[in-house]
Amino acid sequence: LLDKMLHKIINLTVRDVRFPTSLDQHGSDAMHTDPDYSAAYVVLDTDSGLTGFGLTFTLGKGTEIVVCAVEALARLVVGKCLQEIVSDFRGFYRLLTSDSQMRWLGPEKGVIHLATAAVLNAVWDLWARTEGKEPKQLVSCIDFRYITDVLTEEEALDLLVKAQEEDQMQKEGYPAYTTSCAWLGYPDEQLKQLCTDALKSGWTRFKVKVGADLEDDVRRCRIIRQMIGPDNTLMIDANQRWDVAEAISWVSKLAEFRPLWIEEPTSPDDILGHAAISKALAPLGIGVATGEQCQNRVMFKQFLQASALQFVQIDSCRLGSVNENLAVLLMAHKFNVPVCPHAGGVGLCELVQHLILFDYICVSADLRNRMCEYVDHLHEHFTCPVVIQDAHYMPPKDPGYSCEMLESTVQRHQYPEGNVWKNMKK
Ligand SMILES: C[C@H](O)[C@@H](O)[C@@H](O)[C@H](O)C(=O)O
Ligand SMILES: [Mg+2]
Repeated sequence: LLDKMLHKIINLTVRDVRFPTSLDQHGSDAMHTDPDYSAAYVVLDTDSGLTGFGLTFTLGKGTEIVVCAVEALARLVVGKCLQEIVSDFRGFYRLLTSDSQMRWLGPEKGVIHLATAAVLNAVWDLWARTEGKEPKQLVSCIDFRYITDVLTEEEALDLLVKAQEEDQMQKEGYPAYTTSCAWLGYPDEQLKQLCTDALKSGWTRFKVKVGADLEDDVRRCRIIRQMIGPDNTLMIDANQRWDVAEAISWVSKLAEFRPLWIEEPTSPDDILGHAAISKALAPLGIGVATGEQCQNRVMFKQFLQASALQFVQIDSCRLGSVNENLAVLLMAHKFNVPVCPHAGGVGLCELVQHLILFDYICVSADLRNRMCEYVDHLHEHFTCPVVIQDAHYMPPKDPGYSCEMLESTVQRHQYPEGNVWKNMKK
């Protein structure tokens, strides 16, 4: 086994892969009106022939900057053996996040952190392709720096038990909700059609984009609530559109549609603002959800300490890969706040399904108020796409972190030379 684990990383390639989703308004919200779902796509080659695949999710033009950042990190990875990395994964995480010249760009936030996620996701993929891991080993991957005031390594080990048998997940899967019916740029007719289809396929939880125009929001929420009936679940997502007071008054006007949560009501950095919104909306039975642009575990720590969110939305590509997401899962558990991961984008469902299954099996053992986002775009481009059955994520069967793309897809979608882009004025 040790031999197998040596796998020296001899090459890192990163490619700018973009999908023209904005043409059909897929993924559109109150702030991102023309999103082209994209990825900085990383491949790690080893001398043993084993390959690791990782990515981070971005939008369109932003991808080229992330690609540069990944290239800058490559020298810290190439030449290392997998064994060397995972035997001190905490140290390797720090090497990437604390490089004395590059940390000035973050630290642990923004483009450099997205790039870190892409690289580490590929390392996790490589590792997952070689063997199973023990919970204890996983805790040794977490960098506890800056969070020991709420969570120590010893405590983490206590929390991390094998809480649940995997059988239930194998049979029923992990509950999901869909965001695909109600992107902001979809006309009402499309929204109705997609909602009808989703109901037929067994979906019971729906997220609607809001925040650009109150009248539109009222109309769209009314349509959806009428279609899904009183017992199904509705969530709304403003993607950071409002100031604090505006968020409270706007959402109060949508309260009649009984949303479970308002997501990203204001700046993702405004912890006290989210606390104020949480407090104001609690009497209406509406929680606050955020996390897809929460920069790191330290911010999540403070969100939790300040009771500023009622749903933790981890993101497989915004945080520093599995290492940092584990820290957040454990802190959320300690504060008794449910985790409902952000997914969608391109590859995010494929990645985050692993984290939420882990959360259920090893940390929370609880499904109340918990569900994982699902978005029905671009799965066909992956070699092991997610499997959804009756609105549940079915556990992935293939070894690895599930974000290997078809090579033909990468070639066609590579920006700017791929066929998809060559003839498009963008
Ligand atoms: C630009 C993207 O589609 C976002 O709108 C999306 O991630 C969204 O916030 C979500 O919660 O799925
Ligand atoms: Mg969102």
